[in-house]
Amino acid sequence: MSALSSHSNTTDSAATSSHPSAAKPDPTLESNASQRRLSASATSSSTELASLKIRLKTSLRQFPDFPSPGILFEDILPIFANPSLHEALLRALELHVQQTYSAENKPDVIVGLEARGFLFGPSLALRLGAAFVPVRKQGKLPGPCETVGYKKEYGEDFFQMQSDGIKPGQKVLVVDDIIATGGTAAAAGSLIKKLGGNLLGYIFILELDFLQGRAKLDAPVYTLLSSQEEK
Ligand SMILES: O=P(O)(O)OC[C@H]1O[C@H](OP(=O)(O)OP(=O)(O)O)[C@H](O)[C@@H]1O
Ligand SMILES: Nc1ncnc2[nH]cnc12
Repeated sequence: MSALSSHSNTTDSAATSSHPSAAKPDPTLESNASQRRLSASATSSSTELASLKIRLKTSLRQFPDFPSPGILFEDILPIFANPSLHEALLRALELHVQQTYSAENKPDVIVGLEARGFLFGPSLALRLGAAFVPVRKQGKLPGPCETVGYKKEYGEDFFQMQSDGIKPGQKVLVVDDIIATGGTAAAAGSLIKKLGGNLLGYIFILELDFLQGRAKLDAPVYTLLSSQEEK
Protein backbone atom coordinates (compact mmCIF):
# COMPACT_ATOMS: atom_id res chain seq x y z
CA MET A 1 0.00 0.00 0.00
CA SER A 2 1.40 3.39 -0.93
CA ALA A 3 1.86 6.23 1.57
CA LEU A 4 -0.88 8.05 -0.30
CA SER A 5 -3.52 5.34 -0.12
CA SER A 6 -2.79 4.63 3.55
CA HIS A 7 -4.27 8.07 4.37
CA SER A 8 -7.68 7.78 2.74
CA ASN A 9 -10.44 10.11 3.92
CA THR A 10 -12.74 8.14 6.24
CA THR A 11 -15.23 10.96 6.95
CA ASP A 12 -16.54 11.40 3.40
CA SER A 13 -18.21 8.37 1.82
CA ALA A 14 -17.99 9.94 -1.67
CA ALA A 15 -14.22 9.93 -1.50
CA THR A 16 -12.02 6.92 -2.25
CA SER A 17 -8.34 6.47 -1.46
CA SER A 18 -7.38 7.40 -4.99
CA HIS A 19 -10.09 10.02 -5.51
CA PRO A 20 -10.62 12.16 -2.40
CA SER A 21 -13.57 14.54 -2.35
CA ALA A 22 -12.87 17.68 -4.32
CA ALA A 23 -14.98 19.68 -1.87
CA LYS A 24 -13.06 18.47 1.22
CA PRO A 25 -9.48 17.55 0.33
CA ASP A 26 -7.72 15.39 2.88
CA PRO A 27 -5.20 17.75 4.58
CA THR A 28 -2.85 14.82 5.24
CA LEU A 29 -2.75 13.98 1.54
CA GLU A 30 -2.13 17.63 0.72
CA SER A 31 0.70 17.86 3.18
CA ASN A 32 2.33 14.62 1.94
CA ALA A 33 2.12 15.86 -1.63
CA SER A 34 3.61 19.23 -0.75
CA GLN A 35 6.42 17.54 1.22
CA ARG A 36 7.22 15.41 -1.84
CA ARG A 37 7.21 18.51 -4.06
CA LEU A 38 9.53 20.33 -1.63
CA SER A 39 11.91 17.40 -1.39
CA ALA A 40 11.91 16.90 -5.19
CA SER A 41 12.67 20.58 -5.62
CA ALA A 42 15.51 20.46 -3.03
CA THR A 43 17.00 17.43 -4.85
CA SER A 44 16.77 19.15 -8.20
CA SER A 45 18.39 22.33 -6.78
CA SER A 46 21.25 20.25 -5.34
CA THR A 47 21.75 18.44 -8.66
CA GLU A 48 21.69 21.75 -10.52
CA LEU A 49 24.22 23.25 -8.07
CA ALA A 50 26.58 20.26 -8.43
CA SER A 51 26.66 20.53 -12.22
CA LEU A 52 27.14 24.31 -12.13
CA LYS A 53 30.15 23.84 -9.81
CA ILE A 54 31.84 21.43 -12.24
CA ARG A 55 31.48 23.88 -15.14
CA LEU A 56 32.81 26.77 -13.05
CA LYS A 57 35.78 24.84 -11.67
CA THR A 58 37.05 23.74 -15.10
CA SER A 59 37.04 27.36 -16.30
CA LEU A 60 39.54 28.65 -13.70
CA ARG A 61 43.18 29.35 -14.61
CA GLN A 62 46.32 29.40 -12.47
CA PHE A 63 49.45 31.55 -12.87
CA PRO A 64 52.57 30.58 -10.90
CA ASP A 65 54.65 33.35 -9.28
CA PHE A 66 52.08 36.13 -9.65
CA PRO A 67 52.02 38.81 -8.26
CA SER A 68 55.18 37.67 -6.46
CA PRO A 69 57.44 34.59 -6.41
CA GLY A 70 55.90 31.58 -4.67
CA ILE A 71 52.27 32.67 -5.14
CA LEU A 72 50.07 30.48 -7.33
CA PHE A 73 47.52 33.00 -8.57
CA GLU A 74 43.95 31.80 -9.16
CA ASP A 75 42.37 33.64 -12.06
CA ILE A 76 38.57 33.76 -11.87
CA LEU A 77 38.16 36.18 -14.78
CA PRO A 78 37.32 33.47 -17.40
CA ILE A 79 33.96 33.12 -15.63
CA PHE A 80 33.08 36.71 -16.50
CA ALA A 81 34.39 36.46 -20.07
CA ASN A 82 31.72 33.86 -20.84
CA PRO A 83 28.06 34.89 -20.37
CA SER A 84 26.95 31.31 -19.78
CA LEU A 85 29.51 30.80 -16.97
CA HIS A 86 28.68 34.23 -15.57
CA GLU A 87 25.03 33.19 -15.41
CA ALA A 88 26.04 29.81 -13.88
CA LEU A 89 27.95 31.60 -11.12
CA LEU A 90 25.06 33.88 -10.22
CA ARG A 91 22.58 31.00 -10.32
CA ALA A 92 24.81 28.84 -8.09
CA LEU A 93 25.17 31.60 -5.49
CA GLU A 94 21.46 32.42 -5.65
CA LEU A 95 20.61 28.72 -5.09
CA HIS A 96 22.96 28.57 -2.13
CA VAL A 97 21.37 31.62 -0.47
CA GLN A 98 17.83 30.35 -1.17
CA GLN A 99 18.69 26.93 0.29
CA THR A 100 20.43 28.38 3.36
CA TYR A 101 18.31 31.31 4.56
CA SER A 102 14.60 31.25 5.29
CA ALA A 103 12.39 34.13 4.14
CA GLU A 104 12.55 35.74 7.62
CA ASN A 105 16.34 35.44 7.79
CA LYS A 106 17.30 36.44 4.27
CA PRO A 107 20.08 39.02 3.84
CA ASP A 108 19.23 42.74 3.72
CA VAL A 109 22.65 43.70 2.43
CA ILE A 110 25.32 42.08 0.26
CA VAL A 111 28.74 43.56 1.04
CA GLY A 112 31.29 43.12 -1.77
CA LEU A 113 35.05 43.50 -1.28
CA GLU A 114 37.17 45.59 -3.62
CA ALA A 115 37.90 44.74 -6.34
CA ARG A 116 36.84 41.26 -7.40
CA GLY A 117 33.88 41.14 -5.03
CA PHE A 118 32.45 43.97 -7.14
CA LEU A 119 32.28 41.68 -10.20
CA PHE A 120 29.32 39.69 -8.91
CA GLY A 121 28.20 41.24 -5.60
CA PRO A 122 25.83 43.82 -7.17
CA SER A 123 24.22 41.29 -9.54
CA LEU A 124 23.70 38.80 -6.71
CA ALA A 125 22.20 41.55 -4.52
CA LEU A 126 19.77 42.44 -7.30
CA ARG A 127 18.66 38.80 -7.70
CA LEU A 128 18.11 38.50 -3.95
CA GLY A 129 16.29 41.83 -3.62
CA ALA A 130 19.03 43.04 -1.25
CA ALA A 131 21.09 46.24 -1.09
CA PHE A 132 24.69 46.24 -2.31
CA VAL A 133 27.33 48.04 -0.22
CA PRO A 134 31.06 48.14 -1.06
CA VAL A 135 34.12 47.73 1.13
CA ARG A 136 36.85 49.77 -0.56
CA LYS A 137 40.58 50.24 -0.23
CA GLN A 138 41.49 53.34 1.79
CA GLY A 139 40.99 56.80 0.26
CA LYS A 140 38.28 55.92 -2.29
CA LEU A 141 35.06 56.58 -0.35
CA PRO A 142 33.70 60.08 0.42
CA GLY A 143 32.30 61.18 3.79
CA PRO A 144 32.78 59.66 7.24
CA CYS A 145 34.24 56.16 7.08
CA GLU A 146 35.32 53.33 9.36
CA THR A 147 38.82 52.00 8.64
CA VAL A 148 40.66 48.78 9.43
CA GLY A 149 44.13 47.47 8.50
CA TYR A 150 44.72 43.86 7.42
CA LYS A 151 47.21 41.37 5.94
CA LYS A 152 46.50 39.08 2.98
CA GLU A 153 48.43 36.27 1.22
CA TYR A 154 50.68 38.70 -0.68
CA GLY A 155 50.67 42.05 1.13
CA GLU A 156 48.84 44.37 3.46
CA ASP A 157 46.27 47.13 3.07
CA PHE A 158 43.50 49.22 4.66
CA PHE A 159 39.79 48.72 4.09
CA GLN A 160 37.01 51.27 4.56
CA MET A 161 33.21 51.42 4.64
CA GLN A 162 31.03 54.51 4.76
CA SER A 163 29.76 54.95 8.31
CA ASP A 164 26.12 54.99 7.16
CA GLY A 165 26.59 52.04 4.75
CA ILE A 166 24.80 49.59 7.04
CA LYS A 167 21.97 50.30 9.49
CA PRO A 168 22.29 48.66 12.93
CA GLY A 169 20.68 45.22 12.93
CA GLN A 170 20.67 44.76 9.15
CA LYS A 171 21.45 41.19 8.09
CA VAL A 172 24.63 41.14 6.02
CA LEU A 173 26.35 38.60 3.74
CA VAL A 174 29.95 39.26 2.62
CA VAL A 175 30.96 38.16 -0.88
CA ASP A 176 34.41 37.96 -2.43
CA ASP A 177 36.11 35.88 -5.12
CA ILE A 178 38.74 34.11 -3.01
CA ILE A 179 39.54 33.30 0.57
CA ALA A 180 43.27 32.64 1.00
CA THR A 181 44.67 33.57 4.46
CA GLY A 182 41.31 35.07 5.45
CA GLY A 183 42.82 38.43 6.45
CA THR A 184 40.79 40.39 3.89
CA ALA A 185 37.46 38.82 4.81
CA ALA A 186 38.11 39.13 8.56
CA ALA A 187 38.78 42.87 8.09
CA ALA A 188 35.47 43.27 6.24
CA GLY A 189 33.67 41.39 9.02
CA SER A 190 35.12 43.69 11.66
CA LEU A 191 33.97 46.79 9.72
CA ILE A 192 30.43 45.38 9.45
CA LYS A 193 30.33 44.73 13.19
CA LYS A 194 31.64 48.25 13.91
CA LEU A 195 28.64 49.58 11.96
CA GLY A 196 26.24 47.39 13.98
CA GLY A 197 25.45 44.94 11.17
CA ASN A 198 24.32 41.39 11.88
CA LEU A 199 26.87 39.28 9.99
CA LEU A 200 25.05 36.24 8.57
CA GLY A 201 28.09 34.79 6.84
CA TYR A 202 30.63 34.83 4.03
CA ILE A 203 30.40 33.54 0.47
CA PHE A 204 33.42 32.93 -1.77
CA ILE A 205 33.80 31.46 -5.23
CA LEU A 206 37.07 29.75 -4.32
CA GLU A 207 38.85 28.68 -1.13
CA LEU A 208 42.58 27.94 -0.85
CA ASP A 209 42.00 25.30 1.84
CA PHE A 210 45.65 24.78 2.78
CA LEU A 211 45.85 28.37 4.12
CA GLN A 212 42.99 27.71 6.56
CA GLY A 213 41.65 31.23 6.20
CA ARG A 214 38.19 30.31 7.47
CA ALA A 215 39.68 29.85 10.96
CA LYS A 216 39.96 33.67 11.12
CA LEU A 217 36.23 34.16 10.47
CA ASP A 218 33.57 34.05 13.17
CA ALA A 219 30.50 33.61 10.95
CA PRO A 220 29.51 30.71 8.65
CA VAL A 221 31.62 30.36 5.51
CA TYR A 222 30.39 28.98 2.18
CA THR A 223 32.72 28.39 -0.75
CA LEU A 224 31.52 27.14 -4.12
CA LEU A 225 34.88 25.62 -5.15
CA SER A 226 38.13 24.64 -3.51
CA SER A 227 41.72 24.50 -4.67
CA GLN A 228 44.75 24.43 -4.80
CA GLU A 229 46.68 21.97 -6.93
CA GLU A 230 48.59 23.05 -10.00
CA LYS A 231 46.76 21.96 -13.17
O1 LIG B 1 42.39 35.75 2.12
P1 LIG B 1 43.43 36.76 1.82
O2 LIG B 1 44.84 36.25 1.98
O3 LIG B 1 43.22 38.01 2.62
O4 LIG B 1 43.33 37.14 0.28
C1 LIG B 1 42.12 37.24 -0.42
C2 LIG B 1 41.98 38.55 -1.11
O5 LIG B 1 43.06 38.78 -2.03
C3 LIG B 1 42.53 39.23 -3.27
O6 LIG B 1 42.31 40.59 -3.30
P2 LIG B 1 43.40 41.72 -3.65
O7 LIG B 1 43.67 42.49 -2.40
O8 LIG B 1 44.56 41.11 -4.35
O9 LIG B 1 42.64 42.74 -4.50
P3 LIG B 1 41.90 42.90 -5.85
O10 LIG B 1 40.60 42.14 -5.71
O11 LIG B 1 41.73 44.35 -5.81
O12 LIG B 1 42.73 42.40 -6.98
C4 LIG B 1 41.19 38.52 -3.35
O13 LIG B 1 40.34 39.16 -4.27
C5 LIG B 1 40.70 38.60 -1.93
O14 LIG B 1 40.01 39.81 -1.66
N1 LIG C 1 46.54 32.79 -4.70
C1 LIG C 1 45.70 33.77 -4.97
N2 LIG C 1 45.16 33.90 -6.20
C2 LIG C 1 44.30 34.91 -6.48
N3 LIG C 1 43.92 35.82 -5.58
C3 LIG C 1 44.43 35.73 -4.34
N4 LIG C 1 44.24 36.49 -3.23
C4 LIG C 1 44.99 35.98 -2.25
N5 LIG C 1 45.67 34.91 -2.67
C5 LIG C 1 45.32 34.73 -3.98
